[in-house]
Order: sequence, then C-alpha cells, then structure tokens
Amino acid sequence: MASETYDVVIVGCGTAGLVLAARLSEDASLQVAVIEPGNGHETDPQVLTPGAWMALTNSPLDWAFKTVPQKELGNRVLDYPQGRALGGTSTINSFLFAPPSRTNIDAWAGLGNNGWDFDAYSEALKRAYTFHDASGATAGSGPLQLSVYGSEPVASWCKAWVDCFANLGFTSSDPFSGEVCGALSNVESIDPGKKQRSSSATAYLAPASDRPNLTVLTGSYVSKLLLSKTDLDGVVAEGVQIVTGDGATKHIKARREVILAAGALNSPRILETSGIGDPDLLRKLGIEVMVENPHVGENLQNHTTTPLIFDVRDDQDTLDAYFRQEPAAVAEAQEAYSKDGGGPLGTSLVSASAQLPFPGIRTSEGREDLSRLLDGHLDLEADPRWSPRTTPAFAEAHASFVQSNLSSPTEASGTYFMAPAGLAQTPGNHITVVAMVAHPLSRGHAHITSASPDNLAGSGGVEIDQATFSHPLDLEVLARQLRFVEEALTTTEPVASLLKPREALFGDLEAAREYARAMTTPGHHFTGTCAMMPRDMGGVVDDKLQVYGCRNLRVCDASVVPIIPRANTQAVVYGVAEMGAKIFKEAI
Ligand SMILES: Cc1cc2nc3c(=O)[nH]c(=O)nc-3n(C[C@H](O)[C@H](O)[C@H](O)COP(=O)(O)OP(=O)(O)OC[C@H]3O[C@@H](n4cnc5c(N)ncnc54)[C@H](O)[C@@H]3O)c2cc1C
Repeated sequence: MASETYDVVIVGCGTAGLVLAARLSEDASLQVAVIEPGNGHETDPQVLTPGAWMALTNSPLDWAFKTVPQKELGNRVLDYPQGRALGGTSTINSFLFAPPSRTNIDAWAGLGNNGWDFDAYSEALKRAYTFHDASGATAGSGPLQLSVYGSEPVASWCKAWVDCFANLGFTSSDPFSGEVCGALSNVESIDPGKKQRSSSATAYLAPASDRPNLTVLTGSYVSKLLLSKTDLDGVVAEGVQIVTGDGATKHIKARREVILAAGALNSPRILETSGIGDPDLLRKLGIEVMVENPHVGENLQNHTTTPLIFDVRDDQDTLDAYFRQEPAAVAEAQEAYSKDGGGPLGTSLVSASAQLPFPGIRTSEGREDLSRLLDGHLDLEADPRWSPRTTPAFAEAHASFVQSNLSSPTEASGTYFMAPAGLAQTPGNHITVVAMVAHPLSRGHAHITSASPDNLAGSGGVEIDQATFSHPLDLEVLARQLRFVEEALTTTEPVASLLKPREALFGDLEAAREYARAMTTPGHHFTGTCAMMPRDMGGVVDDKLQVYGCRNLRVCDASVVPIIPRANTQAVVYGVAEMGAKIFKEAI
C-alpha cells in the first residue's frame, strides 16, 4: 500500500485544523500534512458573499448530519450541518464572532485543566483575530478579519435594540472583555476591506499555502487511525489510513503526532471506528478495543434556538423584501453589494445580540422564582437521571457552574439574537428575535452504529442525540426568556413604538413551554464529545489535548470544549486552536 511520512498529520482542514496547519508549519523544520474530504472554495461567491451563507447548508459543502427523533420536541428530527471544505465550518457558518466569558473559561480550568484560565485563553484568542471597529481602529493581531456591519436599515435597528436594553438597565459592553451583560451590534468574521468571508481557509491557509513543508490533501478522508499496541509502549498512534478521491487507500504516517481536528461530530467517530471508546459498544460492533474510554462521543452539548417574530410598523424599513427574495429587492441588494459591499448581501443578517442574566434576577420576585427552580431541578449532588453516562463529578461541577451563572445579576445566562426581517418570510415588515439558553444542562451523544470505515466518507452509521430539554431546567429557563423578551420589546422604547400592537403569545409559562417545544431548532454549536478534563471525571483528552491511553494522538477542535460557551462557538474554537498550537509547538 502507498504510504507517505510527515512529522505531524492533522485530520481535517476545518476551523481548528487550518489554524494548527498554519501555526505548526511556521517551523520550517517540521513536515506537516493536513487532510480534508472537501475541496477549496477560495473564489466561490456563494462562500465569500456574507448574505449568501444560508444556501450553504444542505449543499455539497455540508456533511448534513441528522439527529435521532427528539422526544421532548414531539419526535422531530433535527438538521445538524457541519462544513466539508477547506475551512470546514468556518467556510459555511454565519459569521458571528462571540468571544466566551471569563467565568466560562475559568470553569474549564476549574475542572482540572491547568493553563486554561481566561487570561491565557484570551491572549491566545488575540493571536487569531484583527478586529476593525467603525472608526478604523484595530484590536488583536491575528489573520482572521472581524468587523461590524454598518449599512441601513440594519444600523438603525441595531441602535434601537441596544438602546432598548440599555433602558432596561443592561448597558452594552466590550465583546472581547469576557464580561458582556447587555446588547451589541454583532462582530462578524467579515473582512471589511474585501467585504467577504474571513475563514480559516482565507485567513490562515491562504498565506501559508506555498510553504514547502505544508502538504494539503483535499478530496480525501481519514478512514482509520493507525494504532499499534505493544507491551512496552501501550497504544501508539503511527499515522492514519486515508481514502483518496479516486478510491485508493493510502497510509499517511506521522513521525511525531497525529492531531484530530475533524469537529465535534467526526472526531469521536474516528476514535471509535479506530478502537478508542466504550468497550461495550466497540465489542458489540466487532471493533478491536485499543483504548477503553466510555466517554468518547458522550457529553454532546448544543444550544437550542427559539425564534419569535414581531410585526413592524409599515413605515419602518426592514430586510423582509430581500429575505422573501422579491426580484426588485434582490436586484437592489446585488447593486448595493457590488457598489461598496453594503446592502443585505454584506452581512449575515443576524445583526445584533444581547447577553443577559436570568429574567427578573434583579427583582426579589425573580430571585424567588429562580430559587424555586433551582431547588426543584438542580441537584448539586449530581443527578444521573439527566445524563446517565456523565460522571457524578462532572455533573456536579457543571451544575454548580450553571447555578452560579443563573444566580448572577451580571453574568449572561441567556443569549438573544435579532435580525431585521421575518424568518417565516410572510408579507409585511418584521424583526426576528431568537432566544437561547446560554449554558444548557441537557447532554446527548454522538456514537457510531457500524464498524465500517466507509461510513466516515459521509454522514451514515452514526447516532446523534442532542437530548434536547432532557434536563428540565433548560426548558424552564427558556420559557422565562421567551416571556421576558416578548414583554421587554413590546413595552420598552425605542423598539416598542417601532412594532405593531401585538397580542401577547405567552399568557402563562405553560404557553411559553409549549411554544418552545414546537418551535425550537438546534444551534449549530456542537461541543464536548471528546471533552478536555481529568479522565476519571469523564475526559477524553488531558489539558495538553492528548488522548488518554494513547501516545502521539491529540484532539483539537470543538469536541474538546468541556462546557459550552454562552454564545456561538467559532471564537472559542479559534482560541482553542491557538492554545493548542502553542502547546504542540512546545511539545514537539
Ligand atoms: C450553519 C452553521 C452556522 C454557524 N454559525 C456560526 C456563527 O455565526 N458564529 C459562530 O461562532 N459559530 C457558528 N457556527 C459554529 C462554528 O462555526 C463551529 O463550532 C466551528 O467552526 C467548528 O470548528 P471545528 O474546527 O471544530 O470543526 P470544523 O470547522 O467543522 O472542521 C472539521 C473538519 O474536519 C473535516 N473532517 C471530518 N471528517 C473527516 C475525516 N474523516 N477525514 C478528514 N477530515 C475530516 C471536515 O470536513 C471539516 O473540514 C456555525 C455552524 C454551522 C454548522
């Protein structure tokens, strides 16, 4: 069988994978190979034009996973998109760049992950981005380009949104500070010079692509890790087996390290297919057990998103006509974008967000409500009913973090997004607001259901269960967020007087729960399936991102995130990858 040898072999040219490829190949003495089933789309206008991102899901650039039916959502099956291209999900995502909170990252350190405190993490994240603010000033020193969109009517809606929450006492703050408690115009991974998508492919790979020590193998998927078991060394990763675009099987050997960066759904699949996972599952499927670890593929965490659409006064401008793809509005959008990158094609359309504490936490009534909820639903002694495969130690640490987050008047336990258009594409003018529980307690899993390495070519042979609302506290918090946001926007200026009169949807909490069960869809923030924490707590990798029980094998992508961040995940992944690159450089 054909074989090639490099020092480091990286599996996946995604968000994290290309950060690692670019950073590690800065050392000209290291031969680095990175492998990707998808292809490059460097000149594809569908990828580069911000407003076109929605068409990328369910396209050939999407793995297009699906969950099993979700019991608490009336057995609905959920779409789980994931990028399959140079840049991975950073090539198909919706641009929002939301750095995580100090308390969230410090909670990772609190699990026993030495060196992963917020200050160290923040330094690493700054190496990933350069943020250009409206005045032209910049922050950060990295290749990823970030900006805030400023065209009308989006800018006016963002201002009204920010002012509305300021009037409720939630003043906006610096999104990079780790301490946001208020509303803001979203920072997006859009290059303000080119008015185009900035991804790990454009920002990290493009400038490094002609390095002689960096080999990028596209159109090829890893079908197996090459692991050997010896009495002396235990289990060692020696490389990977790949299947190329023409169906040939090849071995790519690693002298030093194999780094899995295949994302939160594919990294655990590759481990399990290669014999690292729950011994019962592996034996049942006829896979030789190389490393026993029942936590591989467990601890899947994801946000849920629940939209509320508000009718806007007819004399207020929104992006509805474009969103309904009315020919005149589409032509106008194309003209605006080709003129100066403005108009709806220049932005994700998800223009503003708010990160807010538990509804009512600043009143005694709200605090009593929360206290009843926590007493009824949050057992700090680790309740295994909600996540039977999680260790009591992790369940307790997770619950304790969520309790402290919900109880704080200044920490965000809810994240809200605003788009100045109706996502239902109905006639008239609208804004859509999406509510999200920042740190859900429900945890699911992603496990293989077949031993065949051929499955790794696509989305078959895997069972993904998000276990939506399996922890009852998540639905309770969300129901309160929905009532809060409806009341806040319809009664607080300046937004209230921009909306048409409306009959409240949620007379009581049960109405809000029902609405959530019917309308909730997944965020695309899959994390946790190869969690970084001590092994006896349920970890798959240690704080150097090494896979427990296997030498020369690391994981570095969204799967290592042990507790989901309060908002979207790409910023977290860029930070994790920059942290990982530093750790690996020191180790190799
Ligand atoms: C539709 C969508 C919109 C999103 N919007 C936002 C947003 O607005 N803001 C935000 O912060 N986050 C957003 N996210 C989430 C965020 O983009 C991801 O969390 C992040 O990019 C994941 O990075 P990763 O490196 O873990 O995985 P990926 O970037 O997905 O990289 C994994 C790579 O591994 C490759 N791979 C998989 N299997 C194999 C194999 N067997 N062999 C070789 N390679 C393999 C994949 O093809 C892929 O290129 C969005 C996600 C989606 C799906």
